[in-house]
Amino acid sequence: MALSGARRDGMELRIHESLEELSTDLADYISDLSEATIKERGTFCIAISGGSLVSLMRTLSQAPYIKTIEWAKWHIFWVDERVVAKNHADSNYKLAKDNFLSKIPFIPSHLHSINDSLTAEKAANEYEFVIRQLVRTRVVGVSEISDCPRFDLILLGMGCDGHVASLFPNHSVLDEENEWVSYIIDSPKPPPERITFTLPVIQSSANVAVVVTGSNKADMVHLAIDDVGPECPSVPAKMIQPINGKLLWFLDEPAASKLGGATQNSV
Ligand SMILES: O=C(O)[C@H](O)[C@@H](O)[C@H](O)[C@H](O)COP(=O)(O)O
Repeated sequence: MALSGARRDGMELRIHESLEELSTDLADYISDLSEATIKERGTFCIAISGGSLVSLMRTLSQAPYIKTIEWAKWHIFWVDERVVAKNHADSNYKLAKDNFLSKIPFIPSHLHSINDSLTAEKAANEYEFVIRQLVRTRVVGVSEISDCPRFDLILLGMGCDGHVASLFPNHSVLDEENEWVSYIIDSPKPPPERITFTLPVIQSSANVAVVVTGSNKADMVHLAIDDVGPECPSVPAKMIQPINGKLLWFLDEPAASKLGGATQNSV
């Protein structure tokens, strides 16, 4: 049984008893959003992070989703990527392929991953160029407020330190306001070299879903979601507030165990 309720303006929480229940609800959410977006725009542009989120997306490669989703209309991007070869164990591209993408009938040219033969800086620049081209050809939407790409869905995980994508606490990349894709060479979470969507791009998304599980994240979930006053440390996950979009948190009960305040409704 899931609990759900609005906590901050426009933010919804979905708290689940089990990873299986969360994974199914996440698949239903993505499937429904895909159907509605394709009906409206003709394509569905989704950007995924790495980490444990990806194993929770396996359900999409199973019935009924494998048959009901219009995969040919999907364009898949990476919110962040490690600057390693695509067949390297640390690659988010490899993680997604191994977990679900290899089982999905998408159009190969609709998979937009980094050029793994470049340096972090060049890979970020080229990835941004690819996205700019897809905005120009209207495959990817554009935010009328920020002029940033407006992805239909950005899926984030969150680290124990509150990082999302490769936006780590107190890192200067959090202040990037002009580039759509930036890079870091000093990631506190290995490997050190990564490219990442910048905060303005994430904030411009039509929908952002943050998927967090495990009791080791409970303290940071509390800091990210609850109002904890001005003494709150730098928590990138707390900065995620889509400027004209929806924010949804998928949590299991251990990750939600330190949330304050009442959680309304049960579905
Ligand atoms: O490339 C990465 O490392 C991810 O994009 C990163 O942002 C991840 O989503 C979080 O670190 C949570 O990872 P876990 O859910 O595995 O803790």
